[in-house]
Amino acid sequence: MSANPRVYSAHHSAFVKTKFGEDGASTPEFDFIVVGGGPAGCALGTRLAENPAGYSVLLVEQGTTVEQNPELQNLIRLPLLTRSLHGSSFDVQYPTIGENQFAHRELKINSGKVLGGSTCINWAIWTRGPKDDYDLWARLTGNQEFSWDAMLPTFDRIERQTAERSEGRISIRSSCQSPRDNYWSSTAALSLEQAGLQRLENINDGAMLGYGELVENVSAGGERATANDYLKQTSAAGLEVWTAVRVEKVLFEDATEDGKKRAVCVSTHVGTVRARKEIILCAGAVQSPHILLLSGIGPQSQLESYRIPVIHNLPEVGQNLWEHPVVDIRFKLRPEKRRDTAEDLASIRTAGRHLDKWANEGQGLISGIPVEWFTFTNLKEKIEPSLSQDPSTTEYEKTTLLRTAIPHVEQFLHYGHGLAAAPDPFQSSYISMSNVVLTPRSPDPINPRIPRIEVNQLKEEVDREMMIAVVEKAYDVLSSKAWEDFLEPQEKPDRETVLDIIKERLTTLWHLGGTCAMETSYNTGVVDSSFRVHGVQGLRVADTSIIPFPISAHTQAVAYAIGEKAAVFIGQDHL
Ligand SMILES: Cc1cc2nc3c(=O)[nH]c(=O)nc-3n(C[C@H](O)[C@H](O)[C@H](O)COP(=O)(O)OP(=O)(O)OC[C@H]3O[C@@H](n4cnc5c(N)ncnc54)[C@H](O)[C@@H]3O)c2cc1C
Repeated sequence: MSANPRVYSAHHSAFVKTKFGEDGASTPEFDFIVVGGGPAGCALGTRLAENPAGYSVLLVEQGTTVEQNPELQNLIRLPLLTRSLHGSSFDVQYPTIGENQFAHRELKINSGKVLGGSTCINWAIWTRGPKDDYDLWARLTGNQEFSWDAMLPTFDRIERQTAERSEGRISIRSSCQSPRDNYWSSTAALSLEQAGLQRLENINDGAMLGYGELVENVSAGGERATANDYLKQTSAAGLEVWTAVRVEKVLFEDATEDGKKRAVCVSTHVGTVRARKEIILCAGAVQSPHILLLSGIGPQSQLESYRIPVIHNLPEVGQNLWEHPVVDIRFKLRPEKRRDTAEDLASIRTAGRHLDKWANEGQGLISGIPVEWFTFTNLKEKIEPSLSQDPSTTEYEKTTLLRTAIPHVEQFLHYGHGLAAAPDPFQSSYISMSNVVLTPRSPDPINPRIPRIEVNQLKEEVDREMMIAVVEKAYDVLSSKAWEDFLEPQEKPDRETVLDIIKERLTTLWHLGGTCAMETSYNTGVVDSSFRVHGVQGLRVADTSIIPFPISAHTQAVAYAIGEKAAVFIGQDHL
């Protein structure tokens, strides 16, 4: 890592001999403390330190740096190898609990525990999301900074697509910019046309209904871009990064004249650190609410039941977790047609050609994930009758779910077995589709002690309707004429069988949000429209936990954008 920022690790014994703030050891002070080094935290920490005011900023990350773990460092370079990072020391794997009345499945939800956060262990799919989501976000929160037009310059500050737009920090490219030379490309596109989908020029221009090609955060040389790229490219002198340091809670000073307590310190396992101006939690959608709860901010009765002294009663902390449920449908390639899928990498005999291409040209199957085409479909007409007739449907749900300009479901075609591990990589190759509900209604709460997530995936009828519709569509695509010569046919199952398949394969796409939701005209939320935590001073939350409703996008681009926006709002408040 470059000379700036300074990076210290608590794994080195010289870092702290005596706990800060104890036994006469002084308490370090910074203008700002940013908790969590994921995309939101790295973007925010870097931009705050680059503020002309010359702030001192401490970014605290519970995991190590990628460089401290050479074995995993190489795996991180290639998004294709992402699965091998799951369950590694860079992954938290949050356990889930609860009665999932639909699927009765326990999941382990992966989440990055390393400087760079989940951008080091994710699939490197880059979607900004639909214009309508941002315009609704702005309208409901009353802050025009979240409108699509105001988000565009923010995305430009994040993304580095071409030489002309060199301001951005994260390299992204579309699959046509990378000569992947996918053998299955035209067959796959034709099958989507035959299923009645319209081609999109660019999935990231705000109008998302149709099908279009993958955009990925991968450099021209074929390597994954992570949140660490913010840190590597800054020359801000005021940024200091502590890794392998876990923030346990936020400490408060007594009430000021307005009766609100002020957040002044974070308590960590290496001692107490003071923030002169503000503390910002960017610890992700599970840990940010967890830190708030441990600090005494959350539903009063829940805090009391855990004997946590109440700083401020905030009922929505840790509630309303949304995520994107996903189900894969796989079709086997006919044995004589096996080639150029992820299964090739299972054997040296078939992997060699792909390895050569990547090593010599930085291109080919290995230079990204074996996914190329995405579909986005609006299901308003399908879900409106059941939602409108259900007396428990709130006005907020009607406003967020019953829209015509957003996709409710997404699909992506894999040249290979899909998101789960290959069932029989030596014997068979597959073409598959991941089928995702982007706008689920079923919320999942977080339990405060150990962060455990109660997973309610597809508990609501409307979510099941959406999943059934998109899975049935996957059978149509994979049974279309375009694939006829290549795939072994499968009969389209009846509705009951589709439900059984969904129950068996249901998992998560790891896009978590909503647990410290921003206030809207319908909800008091946890933070205001500038990310300030209600009821206290000097404390904000800025990561995907603040997104007020499920957005129809993979969530890393918006996480970076939240970090960028927070830096602007904080800068304005401290002029
Ligand atoms: C397996 C997987 C695949 C995914 N695929 C994609 C994809 O292809 N495209 C996409 O757009 N999105 C994807 N996502 C989602 C995306 O990566 C996340 O939405 C995004 O990283 C969230 O950013 P964040 O900053 O809110 O939190 P995180 O990325 O979770 O970062 C939070 C950071 O805070 C640290 N932290 C937590 N608690 C503490 C504490 N107490 N003290 C100090 N540090 C702490 C964590 O270690 C972590 O580094 C995927 C996620 C996963 C897990």
